[in-house]
Amino acid sequence: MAAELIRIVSRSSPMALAQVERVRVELAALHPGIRTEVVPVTTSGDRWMGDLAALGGKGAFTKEVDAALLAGEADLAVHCLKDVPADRPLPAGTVFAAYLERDDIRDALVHPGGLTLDLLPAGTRIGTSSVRRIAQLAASHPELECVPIRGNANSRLAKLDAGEVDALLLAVSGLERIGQQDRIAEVLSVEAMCPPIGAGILALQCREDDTATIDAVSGLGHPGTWREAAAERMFLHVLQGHCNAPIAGYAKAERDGRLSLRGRVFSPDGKRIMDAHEWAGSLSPEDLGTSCALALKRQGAAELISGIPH
Ligand SMILES: NCc1[nH]cc(CCC(=O)O)c1CC(=O)O
Repeated sequence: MAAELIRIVSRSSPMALAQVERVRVELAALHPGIRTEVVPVTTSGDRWMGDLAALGGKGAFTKEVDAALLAGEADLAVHCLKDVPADRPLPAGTVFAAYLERDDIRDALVHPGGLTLDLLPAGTRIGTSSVRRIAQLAASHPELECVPIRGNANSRLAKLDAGEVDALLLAVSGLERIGQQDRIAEVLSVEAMCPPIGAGILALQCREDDTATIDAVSGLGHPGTWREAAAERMFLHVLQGHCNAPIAGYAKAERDGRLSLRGRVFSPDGKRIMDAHEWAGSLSPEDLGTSCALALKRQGAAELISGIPH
């Protein structure tokens, strides 16, 4: 039976709701006959303002969303792929039916004075709890001070405005989704700040037996993004990173079909950097991800990652 109504479960942050809105708009264009409804949930990651590792780290933003889907309270979940753990399979009974066309993968500096990273005075307090951003900033700008900050992007911007920190590092795509791209002082190149696995990708998750919803949303998928996501997620899966492991990387599907993957692992203080960059050639995206992860393991990445407390 074809879908008539698709109930979309969403966290209630402005970014999550904007993501759902994009899905509704794209779905309405593809299937004008299908109605959509939003089912809001709050996740433990949204409620808890402390260290994410204390929550068991990964999955803090996805657990309650998965539960609503599996319980049949909703038919579709929209996830930021970068928040979905890759070291374990998706929750049993669920599948990714599509990845939307990827947004900007870069991080941005938000600084009220409009300064760029290189011009920030020593001791400037950068609000970020991301081990990936902290390690890379320690390597490139040791004179800056990272201070922990949590909460959704809007609440972080409010904390910046309240003077709790001097600047923020946030994803360009996230700032665009909440309409705050005007606050960007500098877009950081992927060389300056290697993005997280899955950056800028929205994944559409369904129950695996719900062929009506899967059929309805699979047309929203973007083939190049699918290949990039497959390579990146396998890379992360083989590395088996934990939530305190500074891991970064991104795949790029060129217009001519060629696929490349850059992967990096850092020590938390940024003093050690392992780097791999490979082209897929005849390899599948998944095998490219595995190959890059193995290249980093040969450089000692497994020992580095397991040596970081978690
Ligand atoms: N960790 C929260 C989160 N999850 C996804 C994004 C940004 C959007 C994306 O990369 O899909 C953000 C905010 C941020 O890191 O600035």
